[in-house]
Amino acid sequence: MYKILIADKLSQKGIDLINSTEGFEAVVKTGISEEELSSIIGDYDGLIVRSATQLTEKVLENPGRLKGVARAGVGVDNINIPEATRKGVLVMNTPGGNTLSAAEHTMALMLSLSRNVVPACVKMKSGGWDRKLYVGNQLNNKVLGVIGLGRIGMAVIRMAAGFNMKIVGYDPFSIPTQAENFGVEITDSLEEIYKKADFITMHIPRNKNTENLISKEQLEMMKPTARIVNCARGGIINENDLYDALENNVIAGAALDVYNEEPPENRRFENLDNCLVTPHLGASTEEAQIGVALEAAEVLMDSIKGGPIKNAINAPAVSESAPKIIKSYSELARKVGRLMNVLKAGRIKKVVLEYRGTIANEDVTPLKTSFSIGLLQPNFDVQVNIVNAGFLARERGISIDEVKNEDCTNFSSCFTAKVSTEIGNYSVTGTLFDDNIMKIVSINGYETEFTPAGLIMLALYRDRPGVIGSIGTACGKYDINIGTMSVGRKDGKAMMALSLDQNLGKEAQGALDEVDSVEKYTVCDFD
Ligand SMILES: NC(=O)c1ccc[n+]([C@@H]2O[C@H](COP(=O)([O-])OP(=O)(O)OC[C@H]3O[C@@H](n4cnc5c(N)ncnc54)[C@H](O)[C@@H]3O)[C@@H](O)[C@H]2O)c1
Ligand SMILES: O=C(O)CC[C@@H](O)C(=O)O
Repeated sequence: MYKILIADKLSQKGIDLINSTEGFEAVVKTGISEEELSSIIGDYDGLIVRSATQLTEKVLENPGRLKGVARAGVGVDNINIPEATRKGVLVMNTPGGNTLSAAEHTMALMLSLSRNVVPACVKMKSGGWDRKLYVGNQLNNKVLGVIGLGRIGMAVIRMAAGFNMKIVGYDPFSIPTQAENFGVEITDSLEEIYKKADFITMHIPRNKNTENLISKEQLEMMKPTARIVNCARGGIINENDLYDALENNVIAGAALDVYNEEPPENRRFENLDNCLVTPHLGASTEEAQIGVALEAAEVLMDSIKGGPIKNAINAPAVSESAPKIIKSYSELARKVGRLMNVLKAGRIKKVVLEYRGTIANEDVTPLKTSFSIGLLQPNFDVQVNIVNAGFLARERGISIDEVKNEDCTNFSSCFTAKVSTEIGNYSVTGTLFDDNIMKIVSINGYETEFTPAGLIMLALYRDRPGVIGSIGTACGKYDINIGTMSVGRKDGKAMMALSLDQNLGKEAQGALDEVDSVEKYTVCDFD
């Protein structure tokens, strides 16, 4: 008998499905401590969680017979994915099941905010009757800024279009055709959204790139009448800065469904008249909970029985039996994808991958997957892997062509990615020295030579005396230690690649901004 532990509140329909499936038994134990969970987890073949249970390194320390974890929902930020992968525990989620509920909750918050529904109700229930105090605003004709045009973002757009809102959308991987059908103006500038929008809503994962995406500086760009809704994840808006902005009427209002810490220990937002709070209710509808519970039960039982694996988050990209050269180039392709993610500007239209030299004779399928993982992963909170990489790229309108050529002038093999966006063309070439040392040897036609590891700063500048020294001085002044340096030159310009021991802080960036002749610089974190 396979035993499945249900560690968070799950719709009875999902539990019944497990118990009515031959060979499976569901055991419900909600609200248990980290200690208890880590001591019993190894007795179960599968586990279903929502967002409350934290699958920490400690919980996953001794997984025993645990084969898979299903997250009844989208975000997997409560699961230590690298640890689960390390321990061979498959993690799956149920994307899509709660999309409409999260979008409807976003609309509910937006409407409640603009029409003062909650304070007016509280006032009336306490015996009051004030019609002047609660005059609101229509959504009609207002500008709605949508950050993140994935499943929920697009569902919000469909609903907001019905309210005749003017929508401005931002997403580095958006699907322009769908968005255009709803009259969405696509922008590449978040600043434009902050300055223009009457309402701002975000539907993006919380990760290294999106934490504190909206802080004091961005809040101060917004209209004093702007209202902001966060139904995605706490921490995408800096809570301290938002609190100050609301208290000082820098913006008109906010509605929060998600928090840095849940439940929040500091309950300060509840005391602000211009802030509406709900306790992470985006997915809390009967319909969504039934949908995600059934899907979680199905994908988990299928995987335990050895059936098809669906919605896998951490399946490996390259099989153990792949040739060594493919395993090594696969890792390089992921790093090239990572670098391309920070290098390119604008939405990607086309990708061409070139395999030259000996690797052209091999099955290079894993390289395409690995490149896609490197390119896409920074923008997703689900793990991009062999199962979903191609699908996610296609869903975002990214076509990937491949070219094989046995000729390779300077190396035995090399891998090149060429990316076209609506703004420009970008290329990165990497190779392996001695078949195992990864090197990036060319960026946008500039020769380079660096290992894609740790923090690498790339600076493009007009090639004239003193610039290298000025960049070094700017870094040194703010204690940024430089490890290695390479410089490539072309057409009166130069590209410098520096490995850094620490990331650039605001002050170091300010100093670099002052260096005359530097046209652009960017830092890529390869770890
Ligand atoms: N409040 C709730 O109860 C609730 C319910 C469901 C989902 N969520 C959260 O909502 C978020 C979105 O869910 P989804 O199903 O739409 O996911 P999705 O993967 O379909 O869409 C996410 C989109 O964000 C985009 N993106 C990533 N980084 C970005 C950035 N820096 N700037 C702009 N766009 C960026 C991606 O390209 C993608 O299109 C998830 O993080 C999830 O955790 C919350
Ligand atoms: O489980 C929930 O209720 C929240 C789920 C939601 O935040 C998600 O990411 O799917």
